[in-house]
Amino acid sequence: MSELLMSMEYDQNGRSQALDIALASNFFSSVSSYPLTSPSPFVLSFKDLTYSVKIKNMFNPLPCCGSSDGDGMEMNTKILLNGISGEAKEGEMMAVLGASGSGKSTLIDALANRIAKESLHGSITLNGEVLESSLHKVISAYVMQDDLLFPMLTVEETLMFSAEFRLPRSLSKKKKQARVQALIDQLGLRNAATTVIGDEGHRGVSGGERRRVSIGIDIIHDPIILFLDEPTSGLDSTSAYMVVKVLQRVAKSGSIVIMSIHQPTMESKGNPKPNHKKH
Ligand SMILES: Nc1ncnc2c1ncn2[C@@H]1O[C@H](COP(=O)(O)OP(=O)(O)OP(=O)(O)O)[C@@H](O)[C@H]1O
Repeated sequence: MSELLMSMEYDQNGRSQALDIALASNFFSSVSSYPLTSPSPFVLSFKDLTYSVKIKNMFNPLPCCGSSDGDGMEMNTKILLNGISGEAKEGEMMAVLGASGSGKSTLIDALANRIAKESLHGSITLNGEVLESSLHKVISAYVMQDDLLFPMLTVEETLMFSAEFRLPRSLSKKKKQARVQALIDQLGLRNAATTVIGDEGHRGVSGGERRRVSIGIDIIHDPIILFLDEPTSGLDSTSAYMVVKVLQRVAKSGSIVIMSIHQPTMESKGNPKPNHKKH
């Protein structure tokens, strides 16, 4: 599904803040050979990614690729990724587009190191070096579709909670608070900073604001690579647009942003909603 990949480039606007934090806090001491001092931009490359799973086929075993599990049940191989290659650069947003079931989430999971290595074939490199799991955890972040947030905390408190967990212990509280305040502005959440997250029983932030808080939690350490699985799903077009603007800002600030998009829309200032024929 390489034809599904779409890349949008934005001006590069300086280096990841978290890289400075990470370097200052010796996050990378265990991977000293890693080329983090190499010149910008960071480039994530993936080549010939192939991933398949074994599925039980009780009714219609395929003679071509069948085998048997321990119980004698016929097993077939289902190919989810078939030789996918691509490249994403610092300062860019890469959107993976495709129909439901085409493998968008599987590709994002593969790139985000969320698939067992033994079943994934091909190579994933950052600036030409194989991306090891230990480094992956430090330099990347993954924003899930479901927002798991504490309903009684405010936006500010939620991000501060994440800062306490994700930023180095050696970083002073003042610096963590400064990072949270900068992030609130980056996420366009200034007006909602002191609003509680809320839930079904308590009114809180809007759906779009909630999604931006979820993104904020995962980018508090300013990751070099940010993965998002359908960050705009379930949002109205204005909220979805604001989420994409935030991600654009994240990319511009020196990250690689890779996301899956389920329902891309042509709507924007330059592309008005098309007129549909009335039946
Ligand atoms: N562990 C698995 N075993 C068997 N099939 C799987 C497994 N994981 C995913 N699939 C199948 O692989 C295909 C791709 O799934 P994936 O979730 O990547 O699609 P998607 O493009 O993200 O879909 P959606 O837009 O609906 O979320 C689907 O047909 C799914 O049912």
